[in-house]
Amino acid sequence: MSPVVPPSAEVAAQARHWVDSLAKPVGALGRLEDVGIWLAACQGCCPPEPLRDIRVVVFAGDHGVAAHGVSAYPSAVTAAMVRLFHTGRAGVAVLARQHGVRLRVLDIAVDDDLVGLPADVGAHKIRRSSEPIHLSDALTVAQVRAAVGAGRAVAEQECGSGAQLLISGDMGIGNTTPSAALIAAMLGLPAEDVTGRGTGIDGAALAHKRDLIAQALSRMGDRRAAPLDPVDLLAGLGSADIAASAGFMARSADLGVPVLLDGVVSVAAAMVADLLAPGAARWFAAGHRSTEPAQSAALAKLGLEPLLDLGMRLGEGSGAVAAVPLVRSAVLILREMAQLADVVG
Ligand SMILES: O=C(O)c1ccc[n+]([C@@H]2O[C@H](COP(=O)([O-])O)[C@@H](O)[C@H]2O)c1
Ligand SMILES: Cc1cc2nc[nH]c2cc1C
Repeated sequence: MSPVVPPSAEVAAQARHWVDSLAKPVGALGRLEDVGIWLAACQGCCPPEPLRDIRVVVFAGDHGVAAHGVSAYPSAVTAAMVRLFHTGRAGVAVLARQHGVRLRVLDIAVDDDLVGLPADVGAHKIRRSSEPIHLSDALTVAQVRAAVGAGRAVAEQECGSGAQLLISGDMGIGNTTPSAALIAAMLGLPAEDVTGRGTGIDGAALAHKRDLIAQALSRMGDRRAAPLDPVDLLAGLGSADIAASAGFMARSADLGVPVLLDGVVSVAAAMVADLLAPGAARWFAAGHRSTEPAQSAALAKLGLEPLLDLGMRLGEGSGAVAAVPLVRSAVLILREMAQLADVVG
């Protein structure tokens, strides 16, 4: 993909000037000011339009590495949760309903046929479980291209039908392992710096997970040296669902629709998206800080400060959806606050 046109620097400067002239001390609304300015620049107008249409797309998939003791839960939970999303009783479904966010769930690589769910759920399925990354490549290059293409097509559907802000959610037992491995490869970090507890492992399981990530990284050899090839990284260390999410975010940025990032899986995919489409990250903001160390490392690299820090580690897009009221507030501050000059003359 070609480089992405950044959000408007001219509108960002105009919005900064506007925010500084509101009825408050300069800077007093902290990061809400930054988010409002970013959205104005993304929309190309100040003040920005209210966010009436926000959507979360959950990319679900299973991971071969989950059978090797890296998670506190079995892979069967992935399919069960995809079904639960459709009952409206999964965590992200509750939050999305509360905040007026549309939820769509896609089976990209779940180890189950998920019969009985709407056809759209399986319309972009690439395969079942991606391969265990410490033993072999997760995907073939053809599968990576198909998954990235699927994510791009989903972004085109969402952006083309009026989405103003998108969130990429995830569901997949084991997926914090490939996410951490991808971030380690992209940041040049050792396994110990990126390995987290995921669904809640500790002690020996945590050390084992770190060892498998180290094994995956060493198996990649020179393939994780600069210049990084995003397709090869996804093939070696990723998964079909993360590849689809990366394609989704890269294409959203390309189409000028901002993306609010969630936890470690979403942030790993965002970093890959920025390699697929250089400059895409300018269209991303961080919804929350998760408990995964790889997510914090990647956010620091991207220069993003998250809106929320609630110790959340659910995934599903839930942390980003929880931050939606703040993003909407940031827009309304730019739209509705008085000018200081009108108050004090
Ligand atoms: O978003 C995060 O940072 C996050 C942190 C820990 C766990 N998760 C969720 O838990 C699952 C992966 O955890 P694990 O331990 O199976 O790798 C997957 O479904 C993620 O959505 C998500
Ligand atoms: C129950 C459950 C729900 C989840 N949602 C995202 N990851 C999850 C992992 C588990 C185990």
